[in-house]
Amino acid sequence: MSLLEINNISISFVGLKAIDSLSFSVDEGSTVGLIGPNGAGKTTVFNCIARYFKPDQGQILFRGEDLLAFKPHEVIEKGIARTFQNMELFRSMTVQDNLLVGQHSRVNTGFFINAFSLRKKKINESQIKDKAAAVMDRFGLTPYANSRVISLPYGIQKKVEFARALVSEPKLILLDEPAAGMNPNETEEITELIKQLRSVDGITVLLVEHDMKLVRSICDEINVIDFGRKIAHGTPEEISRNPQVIEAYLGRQEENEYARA
Ligand SMILES: Nc1ncnc2c1ncn2[C@@H]1O[C@H](COP(=O)(O)OP(=O)(O)OP(=O)(O)O)[C@@H](O)[C@H]1O
Repeated sequence: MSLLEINNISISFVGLKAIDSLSFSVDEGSTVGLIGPNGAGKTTVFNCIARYFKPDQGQILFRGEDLLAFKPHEVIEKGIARTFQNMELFRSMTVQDNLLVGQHSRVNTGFFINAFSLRKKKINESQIKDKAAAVMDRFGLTPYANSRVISLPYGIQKKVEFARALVSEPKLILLDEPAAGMNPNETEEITELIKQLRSVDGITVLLVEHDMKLVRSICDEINVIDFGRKIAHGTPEEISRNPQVIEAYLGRQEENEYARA
């Protein structure tokens, strides 16, 4: 059984079929790419997994459980974290507070937790703070812990978003264009961090990214979608030689990026 299984999902927006009968799976411990030209439906797939959207048809299984039965915050509790294409940070809050916010569903306080605390693994506020401190240290963010996010360079802000996802100790992380807007040095750094998610943390990664060099260097396998449909699946080598993939990118904005990589 795969960690994540997308089975035949479709979703339409006012007549536009954004995802069309899409299926693919992500094995535990792997790094899987989801690529395709602009508007292909990649972020929509992430929004379906995170339960921001409900597909019109199909099934999404995470560790065999039907994700569509859950609410967005329950999906996070199940062990799925994500980063966003346009960074969704609390920009007027400090780095540390950004890492702590959103972790409250995991903190054992309140009536239900008291009622079930004997059976539930107790995660307390100070453990979350310790975890945030360790992640900040690892990402070189400790000097910025009390800085407001808005005052920091873009590359650092991207790392904060990445770090926030990690504090929730996910089993699966959905990365939406982590290298977008980064310079080559920052891209190299982020590539290394993504590699460590597997090697150090044992986290499974589903990656949407236009930087084909990055995708090819870290993905075990790649799914290619175009107009919401899967057009190819294979290893990075297989995908780079696939005529349908090359055709899908021809004349599109990404063509040069694709050919250069
Ligand atoms: N909430 C929405 N309402 C209406 N249309 C939407 C919505 N979300 C996405 N779409 C449309 O669905 C299609 C797929 O969009 P999506 O953002 O998933 O593509 P993408 O592959 O992530 O693109 P990009 O690489 O440019 O980020 C597009 O035509 C987009 O305009």
